Amino acid sequence: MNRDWIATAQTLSQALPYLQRYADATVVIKLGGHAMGSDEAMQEFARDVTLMRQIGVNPVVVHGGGPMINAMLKRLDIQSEFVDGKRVTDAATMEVVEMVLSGLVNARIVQAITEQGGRAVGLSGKDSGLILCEPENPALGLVGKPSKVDPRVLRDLADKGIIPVIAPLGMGANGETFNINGDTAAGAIASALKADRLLLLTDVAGVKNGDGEVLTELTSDQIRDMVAEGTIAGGMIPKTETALAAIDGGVRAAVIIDGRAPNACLLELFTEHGAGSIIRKG
Ligand SMILES: Nc1ncnc2c1ncn2[C@@H]1O[C@H](COP(=O)(O)OP(=O)(O)O)[C@@H](O)[C@H]1O
Ligand SMILES: CC(=O)N[C@@H](CCC(=O)OP(=O)(O)O)C(=O)O
Repeated sequence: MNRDWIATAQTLSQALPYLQRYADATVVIKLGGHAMGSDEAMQEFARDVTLMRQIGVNPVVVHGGGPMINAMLKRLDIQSEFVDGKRVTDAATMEVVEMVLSGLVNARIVQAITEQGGRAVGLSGKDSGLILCEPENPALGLVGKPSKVDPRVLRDLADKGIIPVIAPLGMGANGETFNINGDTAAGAIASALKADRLLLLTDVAGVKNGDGEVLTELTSDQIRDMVAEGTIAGGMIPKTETALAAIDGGVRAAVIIDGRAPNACLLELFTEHGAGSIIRKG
């Protein structure tokens, strides 16, 4: 018998209990801007998400696009600054954020999934009242904090086998458009769906301690201490805050993983040890 075939059969039989565990599970996947750099990485991500859907998982994709927004702001000569991992957003910046997230990044992901044979629909938090926001902090301008998430449109799409791809924008009570950090938007959606998993895909293997080692499992106390002492900094702050809020909001577990690693999502879901840093309740 062909050796490759035996290896494949062994891998599949090992994966079987996990395939059963996640049958009909809702998995919210946040694809960060840094994790979607190359066309190959995007294709691989799209293939994984399509496969998940084919085996009965309900994936919901929420994306970022910070580096792409930075590039466009630079081309337009608009200055931009971040406070604790969030972009200070005035009206001119908001226009560029929406244009890049919905017009470029969202469309690119939808196209990649479609090319892999999946059915994907692109939307933002403004569609169908998905995410209602209030201002997060006056110093950040039009940065939104989700105050209400109505996930019905996502359930409708999942029932039809369609993968929703969501840009992190929200609507204000007075018709404003808000810029939501991608991790925050993914966490709010995962909580509203009571998702089985929230996967936060980024450009590092997980949350690292002061010695640069990835911690495979993290408690909320550890995270709070690491943020206070500065070991968790920059864009990792909203990511870990999101993980904690999602757990409190009823998500079973959140995982921070390297989205550039081959088959990152599949390995996390369908192998015993998973990948990256997992945060569970308790
Ligand atoms: N303790 C930590 N462990 C891992 N990464 C950290 C840590 N503290 C800060 N970071 C930084 O957070 C970055 C991930 O956040 P960010 O750049 O916003 O990602 P994304 O664009 O994928 O959302 C990492 O590339 C790393 O530079
Ligand atoms: C408020 C805020 O910071 N919004 C983010 C939205 C995109 C994002 O979160 O992108 P990544 O996931 O690639 O970092 C921004 O303007 O960059």
